[in-house]
Amino acid sequence: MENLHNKVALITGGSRGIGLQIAKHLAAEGVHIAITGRNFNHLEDAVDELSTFDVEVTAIVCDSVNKEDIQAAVAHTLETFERIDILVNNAGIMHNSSFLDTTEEDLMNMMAVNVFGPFHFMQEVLPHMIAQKSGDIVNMSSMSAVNAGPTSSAYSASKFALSGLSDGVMREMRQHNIRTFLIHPSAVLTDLIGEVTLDPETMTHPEDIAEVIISQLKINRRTFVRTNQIWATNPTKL
Ligand SMILES: NC(=O)C1=CN([C@@H]2O[C@H](COP(=O)(O)OP(=O)(O)OC[C@H]3O[C@@H](n4cnc5c(N)ncnc54)[C@H](O)[C@@H]3O)[C@@H](O)[C@H]2O)C=CC1
Ligand SMILES: CC(=O)C(C)=O
Repeated sequence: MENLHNKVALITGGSRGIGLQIAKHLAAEGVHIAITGRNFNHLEDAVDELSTFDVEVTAIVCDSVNKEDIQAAVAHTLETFERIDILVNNAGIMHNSSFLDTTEEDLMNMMAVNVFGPFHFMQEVLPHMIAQKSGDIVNMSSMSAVNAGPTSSAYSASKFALSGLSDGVMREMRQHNIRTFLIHPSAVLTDLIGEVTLDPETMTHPEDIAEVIISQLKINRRTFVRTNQIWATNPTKL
């Protein structure tokens, strides 16, 4: 099994939802944490929560649509910890609308955060992982990258694109001892999905996604789970 203790993780969109749970679960394993997000106060609250673990924590204000922000976030993480072992491309947005009501701007916004963000983060981080001959990339896609639904064409397009990007990176990078994990959750109980009509207890919670990711990262590094699909037991419309 892989020991995560003393590794360094950079988690995008780490101040709430699935990203915060991944950060907390990694911190519980002894992983030093850098989180990014757009809102300084939200990041500060997350740092307070993460500081209860016996690890170092840093937070960086970084808009995933801004390449310079991303370069600065990666540079800050490397200055602070001198390495990045795990990059979690988690930050994402979803806008639901019927196809004919979806504007070019809606599609561009989702492509900017959900595809170009991970693209730039991986371009910044991978040279360091190649040099250190080790690394793990976790790309947070979605079941919407497997089956599009009505009102999710643009979001699905962005997640299909992320899945393709991730799969290509995986094929190039595994020769460098870099594992690329492509995660496909179905609906998870976070702010992203808006109003919930199901019994919350029957839905997947952010900590469930974090547990799956941590268990995958702990597999002996000669092996990795290329992609997964994480479903709730309770049937949903998704
Ligand atoms: N909640 C769900 O049902 C599912 C979520 N996902 C994916 O999981 C990831 C996390 O989503 P949730 O935790 O559910 O949502 P959330 O809305 O609770 O959290 C999203 C995070 O991304 C950050 N973010 C958004 N735009 C950003 C930007 N421009 N720059 C920097 N950070 C930005 C937010 O600040 C927040 O921290 C997303 O990529 C989402 O597409 C995938 C499948 C299901
Ligand atoms: C929000 C999302 O990505 C779903 C429901 O697959």
